[in-house]
Amino acid sequence: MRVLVTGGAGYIGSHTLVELLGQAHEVQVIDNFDNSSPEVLSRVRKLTNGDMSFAEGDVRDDGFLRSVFEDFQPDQVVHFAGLKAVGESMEKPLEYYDVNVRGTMAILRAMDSVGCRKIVFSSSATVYGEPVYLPYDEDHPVAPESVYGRTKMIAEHIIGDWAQANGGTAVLLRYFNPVGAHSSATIGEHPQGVPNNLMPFVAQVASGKRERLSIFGDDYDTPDGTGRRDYIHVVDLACAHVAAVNYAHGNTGTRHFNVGTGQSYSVREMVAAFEKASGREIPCVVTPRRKGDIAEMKADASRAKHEMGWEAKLGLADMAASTWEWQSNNPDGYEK
Ligand SMILES: O=c1ccn([C@@H]2O[C@H](COP(=O)(O)OP(=O)(O)O[C@H]3O[C@H](CO)[C@H](O)[C@H](O)[C@H]3O)[C@@H](O)[C@H]2O)c(=O)[nH]1
Repeated sequence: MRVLVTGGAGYIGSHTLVELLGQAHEVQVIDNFDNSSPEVLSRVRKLTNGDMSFAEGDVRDDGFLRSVFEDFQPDQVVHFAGLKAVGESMEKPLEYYDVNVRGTMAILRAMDSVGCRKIVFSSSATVYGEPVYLPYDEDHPVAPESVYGRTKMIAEHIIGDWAQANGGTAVLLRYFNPVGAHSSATIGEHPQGVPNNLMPFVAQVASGKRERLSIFGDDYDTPDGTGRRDYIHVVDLACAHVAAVNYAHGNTGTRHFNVGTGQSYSVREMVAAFEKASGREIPCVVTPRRKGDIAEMKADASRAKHEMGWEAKLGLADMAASTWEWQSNNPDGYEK
């Protein structure tokens, strides 16, 4: 299939390119390198020997999109491009709505211009908000607590309405907590500045870049008091996109899928796994809870298994080991 990937130079996008090229799909990438680097794409090319086309530009630029779509004539779009920092979204709401919501609308319009009717969308488990029950299934009420989460929820609705109106296909993937890196240690996550997320922060403590991890609260109602999340290996997550592209090929309508493992781990369990993988001690200090954090998030991922034939295969040890391999081989990320 001819698959157009937006945000292909990002963390999840780049791992997905590797898996799509591995399945011999024809791939066109667009990215504006807002939070990524051209080096990512050259590493993906080396890794796969796969050929892909690339165009640099913004998903809000209708003229740019139209010309790329007309040239490539995609069968499907996998739409990753967007802003993703929860805290920043509360400070810059209009920017988040602009990129994540208006950008999604521009993509749908460009798809209309060439009659492309199938999209796989990068949504987030954060749309669920405070759990009414756990594990979350896809019918759990949606009540995001951040601007970021609301942009994902609104984009889901817009894509669903678009699919409904034109007999199209919308596969909406709600990711849990992506971690880890490709086994080659040539692509991985490289956050700019101080990492917000647990694993990149832990990796930087292990490598000596940061002194210690702050554990945000150990008084949650969990066995060891620290927050629990459903961490999913980014390579498993990338494979879920290949499954979603295949699913979209054979189906119409809108379908939501949780993409998680169904298993949660605490902050302390993640730190212990990382210490084991790296052979280094991670100094920790307990600080007050982070605003907006909840005790536990966990997916019911059975729909993805039954309907897309996808399930996570890689466990905690792989997540920790690959994060460490990536971090220790690329202490400055993609900077040479
Ligand atoms: O320095 C840190 C960073 C995190 N944590 C804790 O580690 C856990 C995971 O935190 P992350 O920031 O890594 O991930 P979140 O679950 O907060 O959020 C992530 O997963 C969500 C979906 O589950 C959304 O997708 C969101 O965008 C994404 O950042 C939480 O208990 C958090 O309190 C710490 O103790 N110290």
